[in-house]
Amino acid sequence: MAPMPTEVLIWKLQGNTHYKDGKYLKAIESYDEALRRVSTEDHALILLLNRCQARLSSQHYDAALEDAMAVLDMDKTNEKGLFRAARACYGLGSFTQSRSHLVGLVQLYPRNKAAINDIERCEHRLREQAGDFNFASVLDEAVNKQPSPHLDRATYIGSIEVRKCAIESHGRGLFTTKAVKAGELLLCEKAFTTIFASDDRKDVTEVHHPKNTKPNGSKWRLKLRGELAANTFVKLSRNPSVVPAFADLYPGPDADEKIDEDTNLPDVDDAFVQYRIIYNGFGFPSNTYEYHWKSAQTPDDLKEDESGSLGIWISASYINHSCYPLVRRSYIGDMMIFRAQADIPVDTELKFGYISCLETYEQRQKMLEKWGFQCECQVCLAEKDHSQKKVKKRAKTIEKIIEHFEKNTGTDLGVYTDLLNALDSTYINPPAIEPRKAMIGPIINLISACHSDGLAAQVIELSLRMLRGLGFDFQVTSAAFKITRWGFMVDEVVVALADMADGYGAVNPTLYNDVLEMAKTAYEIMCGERVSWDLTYGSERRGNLGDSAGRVEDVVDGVQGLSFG
Ligand SMILES: C[S@@+](CC[C@H](N)C(=O)[O-])C[C@H]1O[C@@H](n2cnc3c(N)ncnc32)[C@H](O)[C@@H]1O
Repeated sequence: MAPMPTEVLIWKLQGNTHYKDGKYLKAIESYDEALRRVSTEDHALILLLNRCQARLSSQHYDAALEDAMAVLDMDKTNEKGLFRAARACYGLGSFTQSRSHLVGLVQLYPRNKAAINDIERCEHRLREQAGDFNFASVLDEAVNKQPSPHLDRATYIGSIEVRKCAIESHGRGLFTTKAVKAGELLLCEKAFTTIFASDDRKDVTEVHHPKNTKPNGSKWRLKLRGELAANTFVKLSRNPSVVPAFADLYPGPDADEKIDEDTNLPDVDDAFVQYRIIYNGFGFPSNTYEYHWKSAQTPDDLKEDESGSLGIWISASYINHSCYPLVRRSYIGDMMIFRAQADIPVDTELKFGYISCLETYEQRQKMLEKWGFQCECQVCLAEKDHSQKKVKKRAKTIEKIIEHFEKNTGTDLGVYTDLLNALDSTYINPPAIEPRKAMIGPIINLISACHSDGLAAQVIELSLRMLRGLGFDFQVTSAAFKITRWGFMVDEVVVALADMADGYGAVNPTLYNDVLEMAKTAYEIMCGERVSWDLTYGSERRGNLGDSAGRVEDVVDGVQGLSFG
């Protein structure tokens, strides 16, 4: 090969130095200059490979793929060209293409260990794309990558698709493409972009609604939004091939975007990104199973908003809201998981709670204002019609229950049964339409107290009562236990089922396994996976029946010391 002309060589060496210093964008600029001056194919190939590597390192996957393909056009067996083409495809989530470049490479260069390893990595991703996740390893990866768990995983899209909703103002929604069972995995999606609460806070401008300069959220959240917007902007400008998917997200009613005639897309500017983040950004906790455990042990008024991180998930963004959700979302690192929280027929619109569905009707509507709609789900329609008298009576009954807790007068379950009946009478519709949300806190506390005191029959009775109040139906015989209808899901349902399994373990061991299986399914719905069950519901943490040691430290003050004779 002829020597490189000096001017080209200087730019190339400068590029190499920038690359070694981690200044990938500067390296790319230097290789651009060198390539502009190059006159032979041999030299161009070397420079393209170098620029491809710098583009890979700076996550310019589209451009890296162009470089790698240009190399392969000149030399289709080029080892580095094949490898870098594979890496660029991987970065773009095209695992089949990535694997195909690697398989070609290994046929030519069987000793290329990195390529052999990458084939295995691609095969893992392809299995994940088909819904086969090893959740134990996903959890491990999330722990190992703290505090910013960007996971090396693929997206699985289950039996769901985006369709137009029957009511035009609802826009598009997610619908089932076949009947699904409670607990079924519907989506396990890798984030498009995220910003973790634990990430170093940069000096970024807060993001307000582009047409409204007044802040409409906490300063912390606005700053997070600003950082998410910056990350998203970088990703979009580096990889034009991902712009259409992001552009398709709902931009809100105020975005008036001009469509570029060539690309058929709006310009990727600040407002383009910010509008979509405002309407499609998800706040999320760093670890759902830990959050679940804490949440299930905490009374409603003390529950904290743990959604300290913020992210964009493209497929998940098409889901609409309901205060009686059919889908539960959970998170492991930057993966969002959707599971069915009931048996759902085909062609049903799936919805979940954008906000806490445990808030009052008025609070929920207020919280939904930022998305520009009022919820008209079955619970909202029922609660909207509630007479103030009934709501007042409910509040008074809850006060009485708390009073009983505080006075530690809970020696007789009968008092509570009367109070729970009084609470029940403040609802108009059957529980399947109007779940008895106000009962969750009091009953779970009673269940906990009975569990600590080893009162198996009472644990079972109270758990069944809570589940019935939330709209669940069961088939219980002396030989089998089955949930025939899943109701309104909250973290406390898992606790009730787990405690109920312990109760049956003591009085009718035949049912123990059935109820435990239901508890684990409920856990999977709430946490996304069941491999962490022992960490949260193992006896060390939760305590055995009749053993007050386990969760006492986590349980509300009012329950401590309660005992039933
Ligand atoms: C994240 S997007 C959901 C997907 C959106 N429907 C679409 O077509 O892309 C949020 C927006 O969907 C609409 N939406 C969601 N849930 C709704 C509901 N229950 N009733 C009416 N509109 C709803 C609102 O316009 C809301 O701002």
